[in-house]
Amino acid sequence: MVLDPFTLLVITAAMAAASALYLAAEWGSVRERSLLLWSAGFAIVAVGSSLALLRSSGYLLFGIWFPNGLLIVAHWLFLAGVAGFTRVRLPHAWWLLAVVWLAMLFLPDGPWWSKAMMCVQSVLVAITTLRAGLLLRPQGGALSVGAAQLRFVLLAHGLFYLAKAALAVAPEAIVNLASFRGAVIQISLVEGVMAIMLLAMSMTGTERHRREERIAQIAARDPLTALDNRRALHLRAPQLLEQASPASPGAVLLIDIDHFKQVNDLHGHDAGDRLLVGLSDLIRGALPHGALAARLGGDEFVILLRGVSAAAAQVLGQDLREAFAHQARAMFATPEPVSLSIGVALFDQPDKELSHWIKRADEALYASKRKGRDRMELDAFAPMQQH
Ligand SMILES: Nc1nc2c(ncn2[C@@H]2O[C@H](COP(=O)(O)OP(=O)(O)OP(=O)(O)O)[C@@H](O)[C@H]2O)c(=O)[nH]1
Repeated sequence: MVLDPFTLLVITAAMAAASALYLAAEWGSVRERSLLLWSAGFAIVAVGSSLALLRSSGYLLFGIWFPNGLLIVAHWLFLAGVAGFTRVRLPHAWWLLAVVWLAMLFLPDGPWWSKAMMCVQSVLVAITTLRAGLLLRPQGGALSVGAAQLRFVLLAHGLFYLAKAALAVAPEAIVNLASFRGAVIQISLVEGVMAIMLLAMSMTGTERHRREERIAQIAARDPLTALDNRRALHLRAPQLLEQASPASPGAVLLIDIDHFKQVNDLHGHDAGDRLLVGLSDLIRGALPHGALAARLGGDEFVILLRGVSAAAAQVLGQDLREAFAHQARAMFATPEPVSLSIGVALFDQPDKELSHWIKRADEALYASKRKGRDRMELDAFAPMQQH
């Protein structure tokens, strides 16, 4: 097979069009703006390479500067898409690229035209692409596989265009943009086909991974309070439970609102919801580093503490009770005081499952309800009440 410029341009146009459609279809389900920008970028590459194709077949609709300009616009859209994905605002200075490009159109015709044009075009493409690659920096956690791939492809593509800019002005290089002559242009066409494929694949991978992360977050969260739900707690707890030892014990605090039904019955379900949100905010605020909190359902919450003494767990529970009772009193009047009952189970062995400790805490919670509510009871079998 001969990879002549015509064949490569046909492949480029077809792959860019397919990528544009693919990313647009992906946008149809994900609705992320970056997908639309990337799709538009590929559509422009498809138009640009089709124009170049027509040109090489004798249909001179525009000067070669036009498809070359489209290539810059396409890369600019790729950069805008990455900026959208990473939630970064691009400074207005990026519009200077258009100014530089337009200024190039006044370049006088001559033997250096193709070389100068290709050099400037390549530098502009390299700058936008490298910036896009650098925007995809890991922040906090690691980059997702898709985003890491996209970063790598963008950086490699940008460096290729930098090298292309340097090669274009090398004295011995043959560059004829209009007839696609010259080794640099041939190599660039091959690289272009590969870049389209890799960019489109990693762009979809990037967004898909983010969508999956969002779905996983939604699935793990209680929709009203935004605390973890029961399912997420059971997934995260083993890691915390495994750290328990006699030297570094942990605690489960099972929390239930007293007379919560009265708030619902007298002030409405929305008022009850506000109280649940208020309690979850108090819990979040009181949570030490490394602890877990979740809403198990209804008016029942759980806190899982690690590296804590019985006394410290009790202080946290006590503070929470006082703060909540104060908040509930200020929010709603009820015949019976709306307060918290808490059951605490302490553990210093890593070999039991969460459900075991919740059952123990539930027994302690039941004891506090039985003894008149608005109190905290410690699990009768607590292993180290002396802590
Ligand atoms: N507003 C609101 N109410 C809820 C929600 N989920 C459950 N409930 C209500 O919470 C109440 C919980 O009932 P209980 O815990 O048995 O009632 P209680 O008055 O707190 O009784 P004690 O715990 O024995 O003091 C019920 O009335 C449920 O309808 C919710 O998401 N929002």
